[in-house]
Amino acid sequence: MSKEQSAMSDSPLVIDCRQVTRTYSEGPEKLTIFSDISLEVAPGETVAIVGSSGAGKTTLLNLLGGLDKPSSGQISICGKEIHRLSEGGRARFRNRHLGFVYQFHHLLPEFTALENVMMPCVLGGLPVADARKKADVLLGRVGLAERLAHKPGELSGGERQRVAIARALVNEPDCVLMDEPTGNLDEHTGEGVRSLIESLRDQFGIAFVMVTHDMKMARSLGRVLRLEQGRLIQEV
Ligand SMILES: Nc1ncnc2c1ncn2[C@@H]1O[C@H](COP(=O)(O)OP(=O)(O)OP(=O)(O)O)[C@@H](O)[C@H]1O
Repeated sequence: MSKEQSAMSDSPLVIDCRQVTRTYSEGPEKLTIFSDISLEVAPGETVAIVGSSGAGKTTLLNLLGGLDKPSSGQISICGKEIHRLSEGGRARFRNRHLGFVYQFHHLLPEFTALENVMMPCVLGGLPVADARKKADVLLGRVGLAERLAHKPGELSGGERQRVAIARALVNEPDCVLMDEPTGNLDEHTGEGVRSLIESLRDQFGIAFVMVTHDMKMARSLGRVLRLEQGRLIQEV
């Protein structure tokens, strides 16, 4: 059995996080960011993680995306223990199952909006013509049909954010992880992003986990969890 197969479980959850602890060593001291956190996210569910600065929200998101490893505990994404995969296996897994949207976009500046969105498909082995078609459709969906040939430097902040969302969705992920998706946006553009998330969730059953300070968006989309003093607490 391969390493990737042995990491499989038959959980129907998109995210199944059990008793996860993350500590950092600070010389002889151990700094515990959070301990024994558990989180379950079903397909098509939207979960917002809120909490004060330094509470560990980005750390948690990085663990869920396989960008960091837990100090202890188990994290299964789509039935796979992502941190047990090899580095190459994790990269392939992320490309196929996860989409990422960060506040600062991480778009490639020398490529057009269309090329940025095509990239994950091309890296995943899709023929360029098919990748172009998918990217074209998605950019239309996020209202950027007239901006396909613009490079990130020629787009507004809200437009760049929408390109990043289209890029996160192009491989039809099971789950999109978002760090402050509306952080840099004005209220109107932020509302556009919120309704886009809602329609994609309802139409394609994509799960979204987002770190946000935007309580209005968090509450309107679904479950809100607060990370506080190393614990993850459901908001009522
Ligand atoms: N590599 C590291 N080594 C030691 N401590 C770290 C490391 N990375 C992050 N931390 C600490 O972990 C804590 C949580 O950081 P994190 O970025 O997850 O917080 P956050 O809740 O996302 O904060 P913000 O809302 O300000 O972005 C912080 O106190 C930070 O200093």
